[in-house]
Amino acid sequence: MSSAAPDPTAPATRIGAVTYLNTVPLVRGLQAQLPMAELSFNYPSRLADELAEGRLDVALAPCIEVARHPEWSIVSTACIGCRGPVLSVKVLFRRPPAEVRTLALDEGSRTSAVLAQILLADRFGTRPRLQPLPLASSPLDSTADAVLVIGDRAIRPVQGDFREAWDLGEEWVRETGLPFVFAVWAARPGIDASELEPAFDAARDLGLRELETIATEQAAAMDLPRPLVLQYLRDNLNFYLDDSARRGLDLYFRRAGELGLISDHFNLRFHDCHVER
Ligand SMILES: C=C(O[C@@H]1C=C(C(=O)O)C=C[C@H]1O)C(=O)O
Repeated sequence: MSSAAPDPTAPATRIGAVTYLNTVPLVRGLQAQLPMAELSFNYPSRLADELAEGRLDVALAPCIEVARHPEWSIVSTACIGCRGPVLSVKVLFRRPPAEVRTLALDEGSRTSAVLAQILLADRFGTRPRLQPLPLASSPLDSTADAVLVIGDRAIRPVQGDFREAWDLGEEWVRETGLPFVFAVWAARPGIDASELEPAFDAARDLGLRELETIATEQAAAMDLPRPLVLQYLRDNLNFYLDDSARRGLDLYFRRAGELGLISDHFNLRFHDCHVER
């Protein structure tokens, strides 16, 4: 780790974070940790595109995109994941899951878009035709047999003609016995991660100590019941990329590779270690 003072003439590190409630504990203390950084917020899919296009240096990127960009490195043990029901990633079904022929995918998502396809392929051997669900569209606007929704809008109950819903965190953990990871802090090549890793980890630890306050603030801002917000942040989400979460990620990448949704010779790259398969 470098102990040199920050160079005030160096260009600011451009950091992109997810614009959902689930990210608040990871970023609440981040600017204080990295005063020189430029922090912006966007939907997960757009963060991946911005990182790929060089408009960001580091992003809380959908983990499937890390597999599609082997030049990126994971630069923190902070992540957005779960060890059971996640509450904010759902597939809503108009037809029985075994009969789904068309699947609409929330345009904010990349990781869950692949997870939904993995679960349908594993259980029923089906590969539905994919359609976009634009960010501004409600699941009710789509006529697909099943609709994936993620993020804040997935937390609220959806009305309409849906007969069944899957919580994809719950379904993954039930099927595999492993945690799931939706997003990780990823950096483009050439970024010095030595100051970033302790900053992202420390911001996460600070955020988790302040969950009660975050729940009060966010419940009011989002007009959601405070107990629901607190339960979501404290019990549904998991913010640690530990060994079991990495095993979950590994299995997810393997299944995505088998379905041809990523290249199947992919090594997860951490800035200070390599996990070889
Ligand atoms: C748990 C969630 O994880 C999100 C899901 C992502 C995806 O599907 O690509 C990416 C980032 C995460 O913010 C959620 O947004 O509800």
